[in-house]
Amino acid sequence: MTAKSRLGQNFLRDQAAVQQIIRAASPLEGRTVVEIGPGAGAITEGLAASATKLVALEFDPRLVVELQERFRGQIAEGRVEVVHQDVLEFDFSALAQKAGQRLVVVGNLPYYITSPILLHLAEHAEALEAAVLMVQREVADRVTAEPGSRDYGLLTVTMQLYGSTEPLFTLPPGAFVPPPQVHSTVFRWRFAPRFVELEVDKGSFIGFLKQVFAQKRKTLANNLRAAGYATGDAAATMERAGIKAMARAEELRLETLASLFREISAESPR
Ligand SMILES: C[S@@+](CC[C@H](N)C(=O)[O-])C[C@H]1O[C@@H](n2cnc3c(N)ncnc32)[C@H](O)[C@@H]1O
Repeated sequence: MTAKSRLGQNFLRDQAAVQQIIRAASPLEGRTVVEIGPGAGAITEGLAASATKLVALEFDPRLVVELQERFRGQIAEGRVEVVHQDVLEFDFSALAQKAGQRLVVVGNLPYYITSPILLHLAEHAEALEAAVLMVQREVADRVTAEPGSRDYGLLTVTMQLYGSTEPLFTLPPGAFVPPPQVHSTVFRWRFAPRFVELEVDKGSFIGFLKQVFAQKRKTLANNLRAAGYATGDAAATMERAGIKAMARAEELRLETLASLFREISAESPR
């Protein structure tokens, strides 16, 4: 079967990796699982065997027909559902409500829409328990980066706002057919949105993070001024949040950025 590269079709052929992904998402008994992009079914088979209910979301109609044929028995029993849909349109919250539980998400993602998928999952974070996702290595490095490292930035803190992330393992291009041009990394995201604990309003704080990470080379104080925050004494505000005057946003933990945001909001509520 020819793979459609415009749909990010790189099929996993490494059986050991398939087992590792399923273990990383386990235990699946009693759970409703959503697979993003089941493709030719490499991971689907194992998920269907372990999960109580599997919803497989595939955008390519040709693959949907094949999957429906292959899982006909389990579909008839109501244990598997193959849905022809764009994952970005899928309402995870509605499914979680119907299932009466938070969902487990698994996927070897189509890389051309990795960021939109991560943001879509973040929007439905309250409906999700955990996700085990394969992405290109560079994206996983950014998602799981530590403050002060080259890869730490807006993506890292945005993901952390919705829970914790950990890298699991990396695969070379040869683990896929056809091989992609990049290495791939599987990471786990355990969802636990932190807005209440950090005492920040979701929309305003995300807007603030976009502004402070806007220009990588600028200091935090300069990014704050450019964005119209901390119009008074930015250095004093930063000091109250425990931040050095010349600091850059890329050096600061999410908790510190939240405390700066609270200081700024108390000074000049927007
Ligand atoms: C990297 S492949 C993974 C296939 C399979 N899970 C595997 O590991 O071999 C990505 C899959 O996502 C599907 N896909 C692409 N865009 C999609 C979208 N917007 N919504 C759902 N699935 C999509 C592709 O057709 C493809 O089957």
